[in-house]
Amino acid sequence: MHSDFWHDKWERMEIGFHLNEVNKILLKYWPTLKVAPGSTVLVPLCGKTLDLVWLRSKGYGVVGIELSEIALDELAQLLRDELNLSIEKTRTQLNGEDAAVYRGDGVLLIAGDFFAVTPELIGPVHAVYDRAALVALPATMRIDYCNQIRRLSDHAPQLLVTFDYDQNIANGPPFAVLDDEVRTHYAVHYAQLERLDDRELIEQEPKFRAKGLTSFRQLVYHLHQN
Ligand SMILES: C[S@@+](CC[C@H](N)C(=O)[O-])C[C@H]1O[C@@H](n2cnc3c(N)ncnc32)[C@H](O)[C@@H]1O
Repeated sequence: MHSDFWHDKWERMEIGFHLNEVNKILLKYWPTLKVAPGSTVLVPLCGKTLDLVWLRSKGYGVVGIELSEIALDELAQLLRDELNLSIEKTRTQLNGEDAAVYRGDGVLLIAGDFFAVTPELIGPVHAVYDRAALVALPATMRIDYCNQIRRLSDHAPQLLVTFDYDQNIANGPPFAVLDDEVRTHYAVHYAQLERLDDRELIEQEPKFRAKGLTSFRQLVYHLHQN
C-alpha cells in the first residue's frame, strides 16, 4: 500500500480508525504485560492516538512512528497541552527523505516511513502496543512489518489487536489477520502467543454489516517470551 493512500486520508481527515477516547482494550489488558513504568513503549503506525498520551501519562517513555506529519503535529500538541510536556520539533533525514522528529520529556515521535526507522534512531524499546498497525497493511507488507517490529523491539512483550472476518466479502483496511497468520509471523519471534480476548463486533460495525459480513471478530494477543 502506497504512502499516498494514507497521506490523502490525513489531508481529507478521513480517519474513521481514530478513537476519541483511550482504547478500552489498552485499559483492560495493558496491566497483563507487567511493563515497569519508566520503560519505553513503541507504538508503530500511531496516527494521533490518545492511547500514546495515556501510556505517557502512566509514566512510560513513548516512541510513536507515523507517516503523517499532520497527525503527529496534533499528537505532539496534545501531549504538550494535556501533560504539560516540553516537546521540540526538528527535522532529519530518514533513508534520504526529509522527516519531522518530535522529542522531549520521554517522547519521541517520527513522521516517516516505519520501515526506514532504525534501532539506533529510536533506542531501546521495552514493550510494543499494536492497535490498527499490522491490520492496516496488506498481506504483502505484513511479513516485513513483523520483521521490522522484531528489529526495533527485540523480543519485547507486545499487546496486539487484530480482526478476523471474511476477506472474500469485504476488503481492508483494516485487513483480516487470522490467528494462523499471527502465529506464522510471530511464533519465530515470541515463545508465547497468548490470546487474551476474542469478541464479536459485527453489531458495532454497520459499515462491514452493510457489505454483507455476518461476523467481524476482534482478537487481542499478548506476545511474550516467558
Ligand atoms: C489504521 S491507522 C491506525 C492509527 C493508530 N494506530 C490508531 O489506532 O488510531 C494506520 C496508520 O498507519 C500509518 N501508516 C501507514 N503506513 C505507514 C508506514 N509505512 N510508516 C508509518 N506509518 C504508516 C497511516 O498514516 C495511519 O495513520
